[in-house]
Amino acid sequence: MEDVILEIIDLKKNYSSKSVLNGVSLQVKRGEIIGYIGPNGAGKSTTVKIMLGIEAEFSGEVKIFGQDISDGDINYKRKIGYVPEIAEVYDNLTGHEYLTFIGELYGLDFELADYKAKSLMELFGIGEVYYSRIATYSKGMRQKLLIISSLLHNPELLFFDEPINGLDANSVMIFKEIMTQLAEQGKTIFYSSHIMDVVEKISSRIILLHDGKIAADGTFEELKTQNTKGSLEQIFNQLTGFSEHKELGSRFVSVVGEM
Ligand SMILES: Nc1ncnc2c1ncn2[C@@H]1O[C@H](COP(=O)(O)OP(=O)(O)OP(=O)(O)O)[C@@H](O)[C@H]1O
Repeated sequence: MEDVILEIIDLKKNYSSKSVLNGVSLQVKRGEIIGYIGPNGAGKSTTVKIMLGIEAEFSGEVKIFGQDISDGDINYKRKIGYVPEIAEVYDNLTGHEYLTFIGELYGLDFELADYKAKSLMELFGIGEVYYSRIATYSKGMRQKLLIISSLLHNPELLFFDEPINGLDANSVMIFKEIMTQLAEQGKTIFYSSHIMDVVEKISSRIILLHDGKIAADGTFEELKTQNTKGSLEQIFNQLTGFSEHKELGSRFVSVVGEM
């Protein structure tokens, strides 16, 4: 039987009078890579924060590993890895200090955390800055550090919010391979991004959020047959009812030119 790792039933969320999520329901099974997409402000990060227990106020039901996350038991978080869209890291620490600290928080002993952190940094091409302060890292190096810190404890379920922001083309290829192989091992990945060609290639299933509701849910092939054939970018434009990019672009440039 396929395991349901994640289940959301009729999720609703308001920020004061503004409705952000308006009845979202979905089920995710073990080993799926979900590409979670939608326009800016659609509520993608909000959904992820609710599932992680960072946003507590909502209505509806959220179950992770079969457990209702509102029941007060936060142990489910031990089996989750998370790369946030915007992350605070301790800039004054070295990569070595930061990653061993995170590893120990997740219950790894120091030697294992140190060995895994150093090996993963070397494999991701940033081994030479393991003992340097994070403040001296480039944007891509910081992003790789975040990806590594989300994986140190070998989690069952991963939430990646724009994880490849700042990664060079070679590193993106490594990251795609990592995602594919983790999913083949039975890890479940919830992946939110605006980089449509990567979402198109990597996701086993794509969920599009629009106006606080799920506007599409299926494999890329299924979305292509349900819509005008084309790239995921074109399907995204179609499903969100957007076709004014030329007009908006020229109006924007015209205002820039006003003096
Ligand atoms: N703490 C908050 N207080 C008030 N409104 C918020 C808060 N966080 C998010 N919002 C609002 O909720 C809506 C959804 O935001 P969210 O960050 O979930 O969108 P998103 O789909 O992740 O967008 P993006 O693609 O731009 O990252 C937005 O209108 C945003 O302004």
